[in-house]
Amino acid sequence: MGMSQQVIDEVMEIVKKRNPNEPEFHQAVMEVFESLKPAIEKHPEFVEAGILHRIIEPDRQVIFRVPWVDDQGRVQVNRGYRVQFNNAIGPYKGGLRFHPSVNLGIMKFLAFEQTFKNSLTGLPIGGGKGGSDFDPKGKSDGEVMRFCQSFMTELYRHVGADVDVPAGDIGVGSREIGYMYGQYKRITTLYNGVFTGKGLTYGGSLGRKEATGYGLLYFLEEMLKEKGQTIAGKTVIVSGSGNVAIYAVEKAQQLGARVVAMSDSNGYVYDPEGIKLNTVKQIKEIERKRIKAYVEHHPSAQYHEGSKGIWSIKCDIALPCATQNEIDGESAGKLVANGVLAVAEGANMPSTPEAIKTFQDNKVLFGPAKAANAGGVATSALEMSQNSMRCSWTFEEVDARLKNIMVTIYRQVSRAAREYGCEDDLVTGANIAGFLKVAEAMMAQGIV
Ligand SMILES: NC(=O)C1=CN([C@@H]2O[C@H](COP(=O)(O)OP(=O)(O)OC[C@H]3O[C@@H](n4cnc5c(N)ncnc54)[C@H](OP(=O)(O)O)[C@@H]3O)[C@@H](O)[C@H]2O)C=CC1
Ligand SMILES: O=C(O)CCC(=O)C(=O)O
Repeated sequence: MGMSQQVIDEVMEIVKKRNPNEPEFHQAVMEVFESLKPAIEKHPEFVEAGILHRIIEPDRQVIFRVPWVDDQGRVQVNRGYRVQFNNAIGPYKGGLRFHPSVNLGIMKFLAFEQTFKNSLTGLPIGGGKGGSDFDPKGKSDGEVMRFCQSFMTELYRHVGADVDVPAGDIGVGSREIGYMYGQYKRITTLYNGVFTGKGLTYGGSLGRKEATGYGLLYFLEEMLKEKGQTIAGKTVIVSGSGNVAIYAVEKAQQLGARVVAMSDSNGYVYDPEGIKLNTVKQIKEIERKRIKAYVEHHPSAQYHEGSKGIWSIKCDIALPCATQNEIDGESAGKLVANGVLAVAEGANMPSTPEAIKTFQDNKVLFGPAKAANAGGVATSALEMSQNSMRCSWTFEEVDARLKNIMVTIYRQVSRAAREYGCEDDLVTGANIAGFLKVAEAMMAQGIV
């Protein structure tokens, strides 16, 4: 057994022993470490300096009680988290997720992934993630506000514009960020860039709302270009109907694709004539209803219960933009059997290891999340820059920078894949390129 495999096995054993019952965290670490073999062989100094043992242990994990009072006057208690994983290359940066499925393992997998994603952006941001098992669905604005204020009353002491800068993720959009920012300001008296994804009237950046979805399409465009293909004329399916999904559909349509399906956690809509995005925006961004309501506006479309069925629809391009492990081996097999050409991940870790293997074995072009969805956090870093400079760029300026960042990430990842002997394997390329920068920064800063 090679030296690199031995270290990987040792580190994975530690990860499993020290973090029991956290399968998503194990999965995320395993995927990165499996890719790192050639990089470790080339850099034995990283092993000697304990980089691999240090990089799997978060700098800090904060867990706290979040009490709040609902509209009936009853006391509710949720659990809040912030995992500050690694700040070798900049202040911790990453979203907050409010969803009933949130637990420490999910926070850790997301914060671990974020560390390497943020490294790929080329911008000075470290990795963190947080959230709560609070479910904003069905709650009144008043309840969401009281929850956010309580959450921030603890979180404020752990974050800061140069320390840790949260943003949105599942269940956290502009409404939640507004309430949290307001409470942070009230407690600290500071008016600074402690959050990104802020509203445009109080320091937000034009283009941040669109950035993850648009960035995904810019990355996909580069992936296809390399193979002499374009997005125009392709049939696309997009899972989810939240922030990432909506703006992925918008850019796909602008680039001439026909998007025929979207979903939420209850089911999916299939509209063979092409999804009417204004209807989806109205249902999801304004009315906060289920995707099922789409067929009330467009009777030619069909609604099907169960979100997984979306992967049975024939398409050229699949963009998972909902949540982790939403494409399993079986769903990947269906996409392949239907002739899918490319898959690019808008969500974090949406494909299981079996699904990734199925895509790779069948030569499907595959854009891994760390690289393909990095446009959101990259634009958050642009928001931080604008806040520091006390200025605001135009939408066109931000969008042009985003596009440039996504093209650069694609080139960096595909070059790393080539250099380390895995041509076209963007999973390996992204993991190695993301890791090397963090590892080098850790080496330079000593044993900390
Ligand atoms: N926002 C951002 O900038 C970035 C987000 N991401 C990732 O993209 C994904 C989507 O995030 P975002 O669009 O911001 O979140 P939103 O809350 O705006 O939307 C999430 C969408 O995914 C669906 N969904 C959530 N959980 C599940 C589940 N367990 N099963 C099926 N569907 C589910 C939701 O359906 P329902 O309404 O029924 O819950 C909703 O349609 C996440 O993986 C996130 O980590 C990655 C990079 C940046
Ligand atoms: O914009 C950010 O800081 C975080 C975005 C995010 O949550 C992600 O990249 O997964």
